[in-house]
Amino acid sequence: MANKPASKGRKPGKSTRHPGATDNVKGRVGRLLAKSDKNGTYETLPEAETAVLVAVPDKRQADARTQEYLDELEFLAETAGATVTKRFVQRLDKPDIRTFVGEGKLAEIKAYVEHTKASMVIFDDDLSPSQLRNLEAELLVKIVDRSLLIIDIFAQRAKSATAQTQVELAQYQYLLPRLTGLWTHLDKQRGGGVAQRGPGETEIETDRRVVRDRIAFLKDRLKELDKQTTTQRKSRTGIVRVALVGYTNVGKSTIMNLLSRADVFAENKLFATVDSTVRKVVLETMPFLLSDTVGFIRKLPTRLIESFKSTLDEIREADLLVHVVDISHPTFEEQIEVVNATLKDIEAADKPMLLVFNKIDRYNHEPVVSSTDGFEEMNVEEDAPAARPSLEQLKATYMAKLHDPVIFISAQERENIDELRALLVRHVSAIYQERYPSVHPIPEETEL
Ligand SMILES: Nc1nc2c(ncn2[C@@H]2O[C@H](COP(=O)(O)OP(=O)(O)OP(=O)(O)O)[C@@H](O)[C@H]2O)c(=O)[nH]1
Ligand SMILES: [Mg+2]
Repeated sequence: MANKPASKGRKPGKSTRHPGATDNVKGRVGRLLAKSDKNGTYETLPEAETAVLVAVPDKRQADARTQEYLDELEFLAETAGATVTKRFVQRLDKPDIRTFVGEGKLAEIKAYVEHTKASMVIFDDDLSPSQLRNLEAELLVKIVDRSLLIIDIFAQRAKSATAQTQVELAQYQYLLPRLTGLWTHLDKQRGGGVAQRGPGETEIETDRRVVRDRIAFLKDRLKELDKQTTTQRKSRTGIVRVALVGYTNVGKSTIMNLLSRADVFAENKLFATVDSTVRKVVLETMPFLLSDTVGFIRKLPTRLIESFKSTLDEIREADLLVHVVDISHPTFEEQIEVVNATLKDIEAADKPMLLVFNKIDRYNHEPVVSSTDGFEEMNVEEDAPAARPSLEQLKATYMAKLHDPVIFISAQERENIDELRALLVRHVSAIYQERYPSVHPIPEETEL
């Protein structure tokens, strides 16, 4: 199955002048794009691999924060199919230009990898092509950086033609600047001397051209697919469009299923949803379109955002955003910021937005007395186990005051869902009223 073109069944574009040449490129860098699954997309990580994580935080970052970031990286690694056996942290003002970590840390990682036969080392940041090459030559196992890991998960999850094409585009864009580096390394493995020129510049150039051609072909294909969806969207004009947005794994798909009785795949893994789903929802006789979209994450690779343009159009074209937050997550406030920054990046930050704090069933507030956490009035006894605040208490917090309109729910326990529906009805009806003043009067009780 290895090295099968991802474009299975597709007509070759004008760019494929060298039949099989793309496969050839992928074959040479098989380590990066290891195998093709039945959907034709490439997976980097086969099942049951063991991985070592490496983070290089700057000296100011708190330990707890570093561990939270590594928890997320471990979650990503598990989602991709790897089991994490060890975490390495090195505090540096600036990562080492040659090997990302310093010499001593590298030796430590190498000893561990050799001893435990770990199959890959995953870095929480992106590596430059030369860092990737040097690390690979030094550690002799697969080196995966954050971008590659995320692209890989997307590759496993993408189902629709659009999402698959978008992923393949991201894969090739990742590959392009890394071709030379990998070649040099592969030369050495073949026994070629360092001074030897290896397979030759011409061949590298040919491979680069093949990859560039493929990128152009995929972009064309995406334009084609986009035209089809634009036609579909035209038939939807007039109806209000609402998009669920948020960090990955916060419960967007669960809410989608609740509101629309759709059967959208929701699970406790990162990026369960890569394709966007649109459903017509009717609440109190008011129809609107609700779309479930791909989740965001910190350090989301820019090229992935670029290639997922058409999926993100669903958000860009929405009339109202429902920003879902997992309030039980230790870094939920940072997640809100990441989502807001990503919305800004994709030019969707100015839209009306409702903030939905989900998973209140799991929110156990640690009774820390502080003037900024908004819970000082809760009067929790010292040493008492973390208590779950009531809805009233949640509504009185700074989070509620800071983000208006806001609502606290548990999609899983179906808590406060009626209030969520009512809030949606109020906001959607206001949009209709603005659009068609004579047709949809706003109900009297609406305060907008
Ligand atoms: N405890 C609790 N778990 C929830 C709640 N809502 C959703 N979940 C769980 O959280 C996990 C993620 O839910 P999804 O609906 O897949 O989240 P998502 O935002 O669509 O995630 P991605 O598609 O990966 O971005 C699943 O295991 C859900 O069962 C909730 O209110 N409380
Ligand atoms: Mg989802």
